[in-house]
Amino acid sequence: MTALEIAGAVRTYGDLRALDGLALTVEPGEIHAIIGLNGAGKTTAMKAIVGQTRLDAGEARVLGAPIDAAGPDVLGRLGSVIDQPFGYPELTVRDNIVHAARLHGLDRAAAACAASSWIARLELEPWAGRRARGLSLGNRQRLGLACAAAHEPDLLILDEPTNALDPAGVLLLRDVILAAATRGAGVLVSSHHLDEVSRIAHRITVIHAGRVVGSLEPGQTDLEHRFFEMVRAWDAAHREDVRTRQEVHA
Ligand SMILES: Nc1ncnc2c1ncn2[C@@H]1O[C@H](COP(=O)(O)OP(=O)(O)OP(=O)(O)O)[C@@H](O)[C@H]1O
Repeated sequence: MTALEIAGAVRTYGDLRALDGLALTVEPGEIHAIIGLNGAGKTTAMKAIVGQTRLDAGEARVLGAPIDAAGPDVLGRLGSVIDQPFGYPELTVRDNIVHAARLHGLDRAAAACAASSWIARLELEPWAGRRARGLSLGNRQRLGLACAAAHEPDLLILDEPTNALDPAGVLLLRDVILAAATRGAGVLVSSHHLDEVSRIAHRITVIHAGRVVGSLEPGQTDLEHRFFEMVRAWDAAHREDVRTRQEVHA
C-alpha cells in the first residue's frame, strides 16, 4: 500500500491556482523530498494531504484511505509539522509531547515514556519543564518534531523542518527522518536546503507553479543549478501562465 498519494490536485485562491494538477506519491520506507521556490505550492500540497485545506479537484489518499474519509485509525498513524510547529503555549515541553502522543492514541504510560525518550532524543532536557511560549524558534521546531513523531507514525510530513534549527538540530532531525524510514514509515519533507535533502532523500521532486515540473537525482552534483534550470525552462515554456501568476500576486 502506498503511504501517500495525491493526484490531479487543484487548489485555487481567487484567480491563483496554488495547486494546478499536482501529483505525488510516497512509498512506505521512502523519504521523498519536495523542493520549489517560495509560493510554489509545497505547503498547500501538504495541507491538502492532511486535510487542513480542501481541494477543488483531485484526491489525497493517506495510508490507503481518502483523507476526507479517514477515521481515527488512519489519522492516528499520521504525524505532521506544517507551517507552524505544534505546541500549546501554556503547556510545558513535556506536557505538549504527552498530549500529542495521547491525541494520536497512546495510553498515559506509553505517552509519558515517549515524551521522556523524545526529550532526550532531541536534546530538549534543559527546557522540558518550560512552557512552550518561552521557547526559542529552533527549540519550538524541535518540540513540533517531537509532537509529530512521538507516536511513531507510519506517515511523517514535514514542511521545511530545518528552517530554524542550528547545525546540531539539523543532525538530530536527519537521524529522526532516517530512523522513521528505516522502520518503514513514509516521509514527505519539503526543504530549501538542497544539500541536506540530497543527503537523505530517496527521491527529490521539483514543484513549480503548483505542479511537478521534474525530479533531481539525490547525490547529483550541482543540484541548485539543475533546479534553477528546470524552473526557468518551465517558465520559458509557459510564459502566459507565469504572467497570469505574477498579475494575481501584484
Ligand atoms: N490561505 C491562502 N489565501 C490566499 N493565497 C494563499 C493561501 N495559502 C497559500 N496561498 C498562495 O498559494 C501559493 C502557494 O503557497 P504555498 O504556501 O503553498 O507555497 P510554498 O511552496 O510552501 O512556499 P514557501 O517556500 O514560501 O513556503 C502562494 O502564491 C500563496 O500566496
